[in-house]
Amino acid sequence: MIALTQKPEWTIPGPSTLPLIGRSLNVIRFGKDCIGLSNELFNTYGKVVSLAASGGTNLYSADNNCPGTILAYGPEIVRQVTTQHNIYHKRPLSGTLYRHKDDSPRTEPLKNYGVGLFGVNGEEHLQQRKLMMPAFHKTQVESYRDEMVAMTQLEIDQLAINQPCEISQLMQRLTLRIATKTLFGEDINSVDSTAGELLQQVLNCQRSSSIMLFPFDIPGLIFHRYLNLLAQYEAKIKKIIDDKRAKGANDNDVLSMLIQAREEESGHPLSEAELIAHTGVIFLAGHETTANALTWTMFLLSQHPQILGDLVNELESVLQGEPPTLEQLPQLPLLDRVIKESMRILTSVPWNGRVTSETTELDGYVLPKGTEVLVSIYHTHHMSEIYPDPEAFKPERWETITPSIYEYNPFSAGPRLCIGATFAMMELKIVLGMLLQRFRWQYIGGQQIDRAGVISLKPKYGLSMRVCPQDHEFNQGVGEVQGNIRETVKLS
Ligand code: HEM
Repeated sequence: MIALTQKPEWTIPGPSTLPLIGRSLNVIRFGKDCIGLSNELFNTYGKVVSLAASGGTNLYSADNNCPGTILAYGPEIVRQVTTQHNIYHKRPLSGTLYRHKDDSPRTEPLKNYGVGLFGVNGEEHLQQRKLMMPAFHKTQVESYRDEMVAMTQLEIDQLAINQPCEISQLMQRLTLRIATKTLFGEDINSVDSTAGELLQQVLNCQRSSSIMLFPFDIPGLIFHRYLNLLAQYEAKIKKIIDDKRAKGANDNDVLSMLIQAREEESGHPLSEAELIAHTGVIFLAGHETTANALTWTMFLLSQHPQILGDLVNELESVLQGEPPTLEQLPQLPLLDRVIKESMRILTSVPWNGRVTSETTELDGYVLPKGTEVLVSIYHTHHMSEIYPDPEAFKPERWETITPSIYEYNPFSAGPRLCIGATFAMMELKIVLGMLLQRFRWQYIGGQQIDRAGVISLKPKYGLSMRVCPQDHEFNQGVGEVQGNIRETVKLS
């Protein structure tokens, strides 16, 4: 047993920092291709590695004195980190931007945005989550089925036959539309800028690296625009909340459910600031992740014509060209296995981020208080001990395997298991069921498909497919895939 009383030394193995450049190079490389760099690090140093030996990386946490960032994987690590809720804390999605916070009223919206469930820990997290659960119960989620179908149909109707379609953008637009409708009760085609669109613009700003480099509220800089958008978003949400309260908040959207929620003992509702924070996080956590899972599934199917053919047969024989009903969803076992395998091999959320709230021990290493811990769901899903031939896309493996939640966890595990998992699975099945029956989606050869993204994994340069009539010619478009995706998935 290691004594945890003195200030612990950083003993986790990992690459050293370069003179002058320091830890920045490792952090930049991680941002560019987190999977590629972590493959190298895990192969060299083992299942627990330090991103930069001298620490101080501040990749995820805004805390001062961050001693360093570790990357780790494997079921036992997943178990320890996800279940020790009081030791491994989460941080708000606005992340390291907090480091630059000032106290001016302009930065006030930053304190709410991105906080929600990600910004609370311990008992407070459990209480807030309990309050939110009714909006995500199976029966409530099922009531969003018609809206999911309607939004998907609207997007399908706009597609031009025999034309190329950028799949990442299509899926982003579609999941944005579904999220906006089910969360706020709005359609993004309404005259005003919707809350969903504003949030999307906030997210676009946040992705820009210059926001981190120049976090100054000066006109012309992206941080200034970011604060403007956040203020507009906050004003918009306040208005929606007021309108909903005025008419009794009995709509069937998530925000109305949250307005109605009451603490069991005190009977207190969520405050306005909490409502703003929760809706922002639900929106952000739910829409890009689902869009990327859809995009990767379309890509994998396009390169596995036999599986795609079997899947389209299953869909056509059960659904007869119609969108799936709730009763039909369980009658589509291949669709379920395809989605499971797609989220295993190209896991939409590759990392689970945490910060240690006290000095602790993981896999024999001492982690000082404040250590950033990034647990790789991706690498756990690629362990050959659990998934033989891990880089092969084999939906049929799910006929015989039943991995534990710590071995297969695209939605994480423990008290922070994705609250929207049921919502996401239903959305994935409805959207795929409709798109795959209606058209044959043909991969356009010669594209560079590279991995990108740390919070959610996506194709760096997008993914283009031709929208063809459903003629069952599934072999068309197979092959000619370039890029580092070939390290992640076996392709012909
Ligand atoms: C394919 C789609 C999705 C994937 C892969 C996914 C994955 C995840 C993961 C890995 C976590 C982190 C849990 C942790 O920190 O241990 C999470 C949390 C969360 N997700 Fe999802 N998610 C998806 C869709 C959704 C949807 C549709 C919603 C809402 C409608 C949603 C809402 C949330 C929320 C609010 C949390 C925070 C839970 C907490 O901290 O208690 N997610 N999700």
